[in-house]
Amino acid sequence: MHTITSAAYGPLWRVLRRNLAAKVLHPSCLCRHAAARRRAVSGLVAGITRQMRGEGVVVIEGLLHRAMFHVLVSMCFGDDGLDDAVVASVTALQREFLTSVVGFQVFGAWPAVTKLLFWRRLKRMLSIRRRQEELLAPLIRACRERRDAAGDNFAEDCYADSLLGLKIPAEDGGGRNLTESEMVCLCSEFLASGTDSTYRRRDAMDHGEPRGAAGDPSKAPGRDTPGHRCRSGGHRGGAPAADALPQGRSAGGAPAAPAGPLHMLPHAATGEEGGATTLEGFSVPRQASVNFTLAGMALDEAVWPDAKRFRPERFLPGGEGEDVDLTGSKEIKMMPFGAGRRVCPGIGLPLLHLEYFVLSLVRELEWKEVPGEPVELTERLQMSLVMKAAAPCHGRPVDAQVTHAHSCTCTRDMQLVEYLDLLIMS
Ligand code: HEM
Repeated sequence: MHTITSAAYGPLWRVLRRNLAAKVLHPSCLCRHAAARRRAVSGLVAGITRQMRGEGVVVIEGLLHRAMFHVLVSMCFGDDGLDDAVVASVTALQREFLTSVVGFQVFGAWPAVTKLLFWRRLKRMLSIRRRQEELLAPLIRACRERRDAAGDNFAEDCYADSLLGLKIPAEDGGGRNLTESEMVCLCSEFLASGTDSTYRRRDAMDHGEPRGAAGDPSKAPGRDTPGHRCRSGGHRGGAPAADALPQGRSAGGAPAAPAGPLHMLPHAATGEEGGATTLEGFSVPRQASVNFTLAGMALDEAVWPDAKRFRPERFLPGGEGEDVDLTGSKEIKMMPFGAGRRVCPGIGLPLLHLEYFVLSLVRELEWKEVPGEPVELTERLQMSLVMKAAAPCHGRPVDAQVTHAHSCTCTRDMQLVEYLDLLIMS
């Protein structure tokens, strides 16, 4: 069974993609999960506050990842009967799944080593796959039971619900419903796509307050984003981040630093049978695998002056990135979500979540650097680019210090938003 990502362009891909885009990721569907988002944020703030009281210093990476994942699991399987233990198990397993698909090294001079690593990797993947079936299939079954019990009154509420009624097109073995195992693959793809994609930010520390007030709630992007409920006089009233966030966050502060150096799925070159396509003078054989270096494209000085500098005000009115098109449909100045017919269908969700989570944390808590531990934005490549300093291998994964909750006196919102943004996606 193919997932959306792995399906070749054709009827099956179209059916799967349309289902996800129209029944789960469409803006009109996103508000269904506002309660899950609110719960995740208040759980996150409570977790941070608890940890802060105990230890004084908070490592938020894990807490943040769990909170975001909670929302995704709710979007995937609905809220009914989802307890924290199940969410924690799904989170851990998906994390294992993601790390296991990364970075297989080929030792050219030692084919035996390469082979051994390959078999080890395969064995691990198969074990994860089996455990995914064990964990996710009961959640899908619960959705089926809810549907059967509701009869005609059934209203789809989550991704798994939408898959229950989906029919495989005739050309692909057709006219049948998806099997449970196929649904497990698609749910796993959903959970994986939604959490580990990331953007990097840079130069946050030498960046002053951008121009322009950001407290205008009318500019908040989503109905349930905190910007919409921003307290006047609260620290977000003077926070510079909100206006620049909708573009800046996806643009990586500096123009468009995407999740990784490639971070687009490889595409196969088209062209005549047995022929080749010419690209910038290079001959690319049909079916050759083509990778796009998104990060390099986004740092083109001809398009983005001072490209490597973190300057989010470039996305505010009057800046060179004011109307930048993230989907590549009008022009391509950056393409963190890809472009063309395979463009990421999830684009609206990370933009909403990023803003919601980051601004909620900035609003609810006062943040400070740990003395002597400056925020380190150096990157490290995992499944995607993450912050190097948050690496447990450093033995000192100290990220930030929360001094007290519910204060509105943060004077360094911009750095913090940058910083939290990196953490959220790592
Ligand atoms: C910051 C977050 C995200 C980034 C940077 C991102 C980026 C991308 C990119 C670059 C592609 C490849 C496009 C191509 O090859 O042309 C892609 C594909 C995809 N993304 Fe995302 N994505 C994000 C979040 C999500 C979310 C939240 C979902 C769904 C829950 C999602 C679902 C998908 C799917 C299903 C595809 C395959 C589309 C296809 O092959 O037709 N993504 N994404």
